[in-house]
Order: sequence, then C-alpha cells, then structure tokens
Amino acid sequence: MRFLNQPQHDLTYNDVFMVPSRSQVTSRLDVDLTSTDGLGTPLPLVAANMTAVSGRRMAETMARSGGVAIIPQDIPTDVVAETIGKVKGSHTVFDTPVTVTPGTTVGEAISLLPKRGHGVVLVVEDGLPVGTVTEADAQGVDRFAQVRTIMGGELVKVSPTDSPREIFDQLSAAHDDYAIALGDDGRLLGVMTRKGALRAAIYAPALDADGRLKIGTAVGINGDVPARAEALLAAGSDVLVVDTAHGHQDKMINVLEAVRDVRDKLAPGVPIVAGNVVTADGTRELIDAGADVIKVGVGPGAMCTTRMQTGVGRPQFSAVLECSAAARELGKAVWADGGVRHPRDVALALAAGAGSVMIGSWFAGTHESPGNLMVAADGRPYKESFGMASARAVRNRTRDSSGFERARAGLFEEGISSSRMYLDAERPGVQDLLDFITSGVRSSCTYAGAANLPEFAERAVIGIQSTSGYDEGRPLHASW
Ligand SMILES: NC(=O)C1=CN([C@@H]2O[C@H](COP(=O)(O)OP(=O)(O)OC[C@H]3O[C@@H](n4cnc5c(N)ncnc54)[C@H](OP(=O)(O)O)[C@@H]3O)[C@@H](O)[C@H]2O)C=CC1
Ligand SMILES: Nc1nc2c(ncn2[C@@H]2O[C@H](COP(=O)(O)O)[C@@H](O)[C@H]2O)c(=O)[nH]1
Repeated sequence: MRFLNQPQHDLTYNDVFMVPSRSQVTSRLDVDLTSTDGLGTPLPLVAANMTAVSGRRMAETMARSGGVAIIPQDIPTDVVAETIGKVKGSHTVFDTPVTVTPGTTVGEAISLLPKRGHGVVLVVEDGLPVGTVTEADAQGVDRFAQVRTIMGGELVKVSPTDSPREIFDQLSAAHDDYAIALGDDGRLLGVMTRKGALRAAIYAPALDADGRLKIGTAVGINGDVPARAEALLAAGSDVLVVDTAHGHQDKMINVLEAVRDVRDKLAPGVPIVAGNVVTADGTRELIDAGADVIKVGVGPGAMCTTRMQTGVGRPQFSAVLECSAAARELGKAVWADGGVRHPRDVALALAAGAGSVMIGSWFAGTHESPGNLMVAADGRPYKESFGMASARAVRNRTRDSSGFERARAGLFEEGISSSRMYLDAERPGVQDLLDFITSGVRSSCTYAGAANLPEFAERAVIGIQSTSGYDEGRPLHASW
C-alpha cells in the first residue's frame, strides 16, 4: 500500500479513501478473497468473540460462507465443547433447519422463525420432514393451534450431490423457495433456499483437515487458562484466541507462553491469535511469546467506552497499518478488530495489510446472533448487544467470585451494557451482510487491479480526506 499524500497524524477508516489504478482484473468474480493470516479461510472475515455475536448459529453460518466465528471466553468450557461438536456435525453446505413436530403450537413455531435467516420452520415427524410453516401460513391462526393444521405439505426434495445450480433450477421450476436435502437413508441433511443455492455457487466453506466446518474459541488471561485451552483444543477448536483489553502486559505474555506450550503439545497446527494491541512493539512482543496472529484495535469498537474513559487507543487504520507491517517482518499477520460499519472499512483494513477483519456489533444485529429478537416501539426489529468489558459482561465473567469482588470489578467497566442493533430490513441475516461486504471488497480489489488480497495490500493507493470528503461519498436517499 502507498499513500497518495503523506499523513501528519493517525488515521481512522473514515479519514482515508482509495484511488483506482489501472487494472487487468476484468471481473469481480475473478478476485480470490482467501485470507492472508495463515488460516487460509476462503473469506477474510471473523465474527468477534462477543457474547452478543458468536454462538452456534453464527459459527455455522460464518464457516459455511468461508469465514470463522470465535466463541467468547465467558461461555463455560463444557458448553463451548458442545457447540464445537454441533458445528462440526452440521452439513458444510446445507443450512441447519429449525425443526418442530406436528403437535407444536403455532405460537412456538412462529417464535422460532427468527432463529434463521430463511424464514421457514420445518415440521419433522419420526425423523422425517413432513411439512413447513412460514409467517404467512400462521396469519390469522390461533397461536394455540397445532402446526399440523397449517403446515404446507409439498416439499422440494433434493440430493446432496445436486449442484447449487441444479437446486436453484429445481426450486424455480417448483415455484418454491425452500428445498430439503435428504441422505440415502431418507435422513434430513439440511435445507437450502434459492438465494442459498446462489451463495453456494459463490462461497466456499471454511473446512478443517477432516472436511468439517471450522470454529474458533477464546480464552481470557485470568483463571486456569492452560486448562481451558487444553479442553478447547481437545474439543476440536480450529483457532485459539487469547484476548484481553490491554494485550501488551506481563500477564498476557506469561499466559500466551503457557497456551503456546499446550498448543505445541496437543494441536501444533492450531494458530494462536493474541491481543489487543495497537503498536509495533506490542505486536512483536506477542509474536515472540507465541502468537501466530495479532489482534489489533484498542477503542474502535461500537460497544467500547475505553477511549472516552481513558484516552487510550489509536485510530484504527493507522494501528492496522503499523502492526501489520511489524507482523509481516516476522512472517506473521494481524486481524483488524473493531470499528467496521461499512464494507469500505473491511476493504481499507485489508489494504492496510490485515490478514482478516473481525466484526462484532454489526453482526449482532442479524438473525444468526445469539440474542432474542425484540421489536422497538416503532416496529423495527432489533437485538441487544453489549461490550465484553461492560458491567453486564463483567458480572457474568466474575460469577464465581465473591459479591465484593464482583461489585469492585463492576466499577472498572469499559463498555456499553445495553445497545440496540437494529436488523437491516434489506439485510437481516449475516449472509446478507457477507454478500454486501464481499461484493464491496471484490470491487475494491478490481479498482486496485488486484486479483487477490496480497496483491491488494501491495497495490492499494490510499489518500487522506477531510470530513466533507467523506460526507461527499455518502448516498442521499432523498433530494437536498
Ligand atoms: N479492543 C478493545 O479496545 C477492548 C476490548 N475489550 C474486550 O473486553 C473483554 C474483556 O477484557 P478485559 O477487560 O481485559 O477483561 P479480563 O477479564 O480479560 O481481565 C483483564 C485483566 O487484565 C488486568 N488489567 C490490567 N490493566 C488493565 C486494563 N487497562 N484494562 C483491563 N484490564 C487490565 C485486569 O486486572 P484488574 O481488573 O485488577 O485491573 C485483569 O486481571 C475482552 O474480550 C477484550 O477484548 C475490553 C476493553 C477494550
Ligand atoms: N473497549 C471495549 N471494546 C470492546 C468491548 N467489547 C468488545 N470490544 C471490542 O470491540 C470489538 C468489536 O468491534 P465492533 O465495532 O465490530 O463491535 C471486539 O472484538 C473487541 O475487541 C468492550 O466492552 N469495551
């Protein structure tokens, strides 16, 4: 990457723009978005280790689309192990349906609809699919009625060996939008919508050496971290994130060395990600202590109050640029963590040299995040998000401590305890957001003349802009 005009101060994503360069890449579909962080996932995107963001559904969906989700450090180890098992047991292409039985009430079935982006609940009897229920089927029906009275019985059945294009064509011919895939024994393998078929032709899943979906997990720096790391690796975690607010501290370095020893003994191929830092020194020290990838970002997160509380942090574009250069010198990479609100931010982080980009709050406002769907007074659906250093998260993390210790820890909050992440009516599912982001990033690459992410980081030409420069680029949804 090179600057068009030399910066005199540190820069946020909003402070910069990219100019087009002569390109030999003629189609956005020719761009290879494989991450350059050593994990080699087909998409350079990571769902953050936040309780309001990454659970089983987020992990499955991210991995099917080529990225990865990190299950947070605050989830009990046995629950994380169970989640890893479920994700690894799910189909790598077909979506996992929400299922009910014919005797389930309509009210319960409808309450399960928002658990998936595809808007259908599958009715299963004795292990066999017998019908579907959608919001439309339930219109005007008593919530206590059983779903058998309203379910649609015509199911489009496809084979797991059918190509995405064949499934798309079968659904179009049947004027339907929901296919179920059955194994040879008639067992349900998963479901696919028409849009899902289109996506299956574009995205490749992120798979482990045994061909199962990838999933990552996080540990903090307190408690018996090596024991938790051992259990997570034994359960099959594909990435281990060692995460704390101030990553450039002695305790982190000691913990990281211990986690590296556990990893080397049990699962030498599993990368360790550590953070957060925002300086070249912090990056180098965490790499020396055993990290393969450095998580970069102090204070850019949407749930973050660190900069207002402490004055500490660094504008994220400059932090990623400096840390990625330091990591690259040592043959390692960084994740740009936090502050992503538009596809352009992902593109700019990759231009600054990030190997992958971690997203939290934006993904919290999707069907696949763990929270319950709520509806605001104006009718807009939303999910609650909260920071991992908020009083709410600290209370949860210190549940085994004394009342005094919990109360004291609560005084040191550095995050928001409750925030509304509205579901975008146009993009309510995380796959919708991934479509939005990847189409933007593919396009950024072709503007730079890059066929892949190493070329993009090499060729990007970045300029610095004023706030009016940034404003000029915002679309107007009404006349001025
Ligand atoms: N990227 C970011 O900007 C930030 C991210 N977070 C996220 O919140 C989650 C919780 O992290 P964290 O608050 O570190 O909680 P942890 O539970 O991981 O505890 C942090 C440990 O580090 C010690 N510590 C020393 N200095 C600091 C400091 N300045 N800030 C915080 N802890 C410090 C704490 O001791 P003691 O309590 O005695 O001081 C404690 O032992 C993580 O997921 C983290 O990534 C949190 C804040 C900023
Ligand atoms: N200072 C704080 N930072 C936090 C907190 N919880 C999470 N985070 C960081 O934010 C990113 C995600 O950023 P986003 O803009 O995509 O939401 C996450 O990975 C953490 O590094 C917090 O309570 N305080």
